[in-house]
Amino acid sequence: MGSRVHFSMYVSRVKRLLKQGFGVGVWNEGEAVTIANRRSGSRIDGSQDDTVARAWATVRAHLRESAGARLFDQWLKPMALAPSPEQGAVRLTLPSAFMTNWVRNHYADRLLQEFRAQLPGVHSVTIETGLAAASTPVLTVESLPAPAEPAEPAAVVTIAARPPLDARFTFDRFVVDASNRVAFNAARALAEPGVPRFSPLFLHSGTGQGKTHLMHAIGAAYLDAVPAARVLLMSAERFMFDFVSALRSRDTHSFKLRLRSADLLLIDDLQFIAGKDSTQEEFFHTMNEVMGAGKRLVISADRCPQGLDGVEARITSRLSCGLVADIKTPDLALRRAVLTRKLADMPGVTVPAEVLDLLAARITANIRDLEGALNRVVAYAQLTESPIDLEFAVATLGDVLRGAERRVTIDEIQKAVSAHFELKPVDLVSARRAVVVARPRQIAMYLAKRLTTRSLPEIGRKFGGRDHSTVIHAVRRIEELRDKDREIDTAVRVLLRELEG
Ligand SMILES: Nc1ncnc2c1ncn2[C@@H]1O[C@H](COP(=O)(O)OP(=O)(O)OP(=O)(O)O)[C@@H](O)[C@H]1O
Repeated sequence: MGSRVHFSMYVSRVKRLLKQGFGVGVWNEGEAVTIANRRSGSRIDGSQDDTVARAWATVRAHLRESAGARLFDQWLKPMALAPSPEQGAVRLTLPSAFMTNWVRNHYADRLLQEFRAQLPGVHSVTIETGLAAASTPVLTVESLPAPAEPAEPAAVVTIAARPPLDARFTFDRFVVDASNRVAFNAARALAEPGVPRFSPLFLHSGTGQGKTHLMHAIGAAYLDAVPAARVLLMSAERFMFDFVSALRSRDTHSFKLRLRSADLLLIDDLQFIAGKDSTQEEFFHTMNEVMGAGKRLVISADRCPQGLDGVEARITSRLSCGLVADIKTPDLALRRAVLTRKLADMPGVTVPAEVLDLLAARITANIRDLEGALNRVVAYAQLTESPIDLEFAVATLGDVLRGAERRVTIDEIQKAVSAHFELKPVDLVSARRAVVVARPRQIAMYLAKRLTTRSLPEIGRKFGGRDHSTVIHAVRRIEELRDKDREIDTAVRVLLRELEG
């Protein structure tokens, strides 16, 4: 959606807000509107402490780079830095509760890490809904390391990773069909009290297909059944971050204790530890201790254990010993059913069936994108106080629907790039390092990041099992070279034109 359209959608709402005493600021790109309450003395831009504002600019740039344009534009770009009464406490606001929830669920940890990388004094990042901050529950992600375990662990729920279990991600909110039934049943079984029938449970699927949802649901159901249980849920990225922090502060003891004393340990997105040797070593011992003590372990990843390139064989073989369940790409009926289910949790919101049919038919890649599209339509309708109909949905989602129509694949990119540089497609996935091959390979990775929604590890895998850091390096290198080297810039432009059609 173009910036003028985006802006005009807000104009009448903004005028009303001005009358009510709100101030209006414009992003530095001039594309989106941010609003803050002038009466309460809060202005978003201009009055920010310069250091925090500069850090925020860098954090945004990193998010834009790693999330990709579509995801960034949809969810992260509308986020604004808000004034904070306390030093080291960063406050971010979003224009709707749906967006706030989404960003909390997917980016809370990441935002804290990014801010701390810029400003080590940052101890918390709070994500709120900007227009209704007072009435919206606030989630604060606290900095680490976590407080030391009490000598006599109390019989209370310990959730090491924040944010806490997402109340929306329960078994009854998970729509089941043939594509995910085994994973769902296995998750339910593992959440039952008593001796676990199997462990570990390894869930795998492409992105946005419900692994994290099931993990939260397992945690919540197990706690319902065994309220005194120690449940730990964290991403593998967080595992690494905590472990490295513990090493730095020479306090690995608390870390090990916290992890290894879990009754139910859930580690999300294990692929992240690929190639991280010391983290893998620690993970291996954690896994052995938890399983050796007959406790429950649940792991998720974007591929099956054997496919986890860069993860040690001793880990992948132990992971294969339990129950391995995959979730397949959702079909039309499941996509439609999920929309109905999501809508049931939005009281007072009416979306005509034909709009739901359109979304389910057109947004096919995964459920996260589908849910994102629904949230976007609903949020925009609320902001502009418009009824939702087919026309409104198409106008709001124009870019998403167009993107869904024509999705460039990594194979197409590899074919186009190899033809352009007179190479064989196989050269791009080979280990050859000669610059005549390495540079086109970097260009192809750059194009894959720009033109597809694939994650960095997925792209790395498609290029001969390379690490995601190699993809980041390639993207940065080509961005630099496009500024300095006309030949490379021209090649990229030609390829972009050819691939985007
Ligand atoms: N079968 C389902 N029923 C209801 N909601 C679902 C289902 N599958 C996925 N979702 C929803 O889709 C969104 C994305 O799911 P989730 O975050 O669990 O994906 P994921 O597989 O963990 O993705 P990633 O690999 O990127 O971490 C969540 O909001 C989740 O509730």
